[in-house]
Amino acid sequence: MISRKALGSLVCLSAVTTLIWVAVGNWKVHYLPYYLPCPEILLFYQQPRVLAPKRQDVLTVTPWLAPIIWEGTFSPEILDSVYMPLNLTIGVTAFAIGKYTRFVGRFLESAEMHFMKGYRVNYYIFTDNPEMIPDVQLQPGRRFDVVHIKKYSSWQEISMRRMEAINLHIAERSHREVDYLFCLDIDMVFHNAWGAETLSDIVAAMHPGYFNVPRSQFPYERRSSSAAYIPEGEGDFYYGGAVFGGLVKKVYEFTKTCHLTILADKANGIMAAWQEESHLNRHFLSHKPSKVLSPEYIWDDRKPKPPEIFLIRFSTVDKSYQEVRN
Ligand SMILES: CC(=O)N[C@H]1[C@@H](OP(=O)(O)OP(=O)(O)OC[C@H]2O[C@@H](n3ccc(=O)[nH]c3=O)[C@H](O)[C@@H]2O)O[C@H](CO)[C@H](O)[C@@H]1O
Ligand SMILES: [Mn+2]
Repeated sequence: MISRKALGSLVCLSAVTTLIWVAVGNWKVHYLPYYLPCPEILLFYQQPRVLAPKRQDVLTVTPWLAPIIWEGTFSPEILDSVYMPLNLTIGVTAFAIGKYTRFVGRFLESAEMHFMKGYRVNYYIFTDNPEMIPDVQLQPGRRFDVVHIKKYSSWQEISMRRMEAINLHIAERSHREVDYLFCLDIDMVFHNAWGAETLSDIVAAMHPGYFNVPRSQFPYERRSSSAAYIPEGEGDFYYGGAVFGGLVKKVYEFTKTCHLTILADKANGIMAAWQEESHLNRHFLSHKPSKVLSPEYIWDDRKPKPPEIFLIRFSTVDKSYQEVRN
């Protein structure tokens, strides 16, 4: 017969052993996944083939070794496995001054379907007329802020002053709220995925009208009296003013210089051929972008789609300039 005392000790011993086992076990379970091949953190994909590049019909890297982003050259899954764990917030600025408030609904609705899906996104809509901004239903983790600003009298001034307004907003607010910031035209719509492949220090996009023409035909500012002047025989690409972005700190520096060169022109009584777009092109000539987006990211609905554009991600809507700018 086993004594009560012995039984008690046995029960106690097994309880303590179980406790220690559970504790050590838990500790191990917590610790092991960093070392063991775990199906949750391993991604299976085709080996990149060094001698079989995915695209041979287009330039995929600039002479200063910045990637040029084309459909078919990247894996969204691999990119997400890199960027998702960083828990990033992506900002978007877009201006809706005067009659341009009519574009906000389609812009935001399409962005909710295609722009940085799965990431936290803050939209900053700059307007002179907050009552005209529609209340668009956003996915969880995404929000929008209306930034009240004044209306300049001419469309050229409205377009150029974006550099100043974005710069001030970053300093006052968005530098605390976002990691990356994209600055986009509002008269545009997303049609396909725009994801982490676009993230980089400072990003420019090739204008859809000039990706296939000699640089002598780029509509750069050609008057040497302008701070946006680019002489004949210089230039890499013609970038569009409707899309730029990058790390919020880099976008701060970029918008600051563009605003200052715009002011310098103003002091000299000159306005560049394509307003801030000309200044942007001048800046990116001497401060090369770290990533270049193909025209998939800044298309124009009025143009037929050439074969090298596999898909259109973001495109200008057809509008009557006459009607919206007056
Ligand atoms: C595709 C592309 O690269 N577009 C550029 C191009 O013409 P766009 O013809 O695309 O210029 P635009 O009329 O869209 O104006 C640029 C942006 O400024 C804002 N806006 C403008 C006028 C106005 O009354 N209210 C208002 O809110 C709005 O966000 C608009 O999207 O040249 C402009 C400068 O001349 C800008 O560099 C644009 O980014
Ligand atoms: Mn536009």
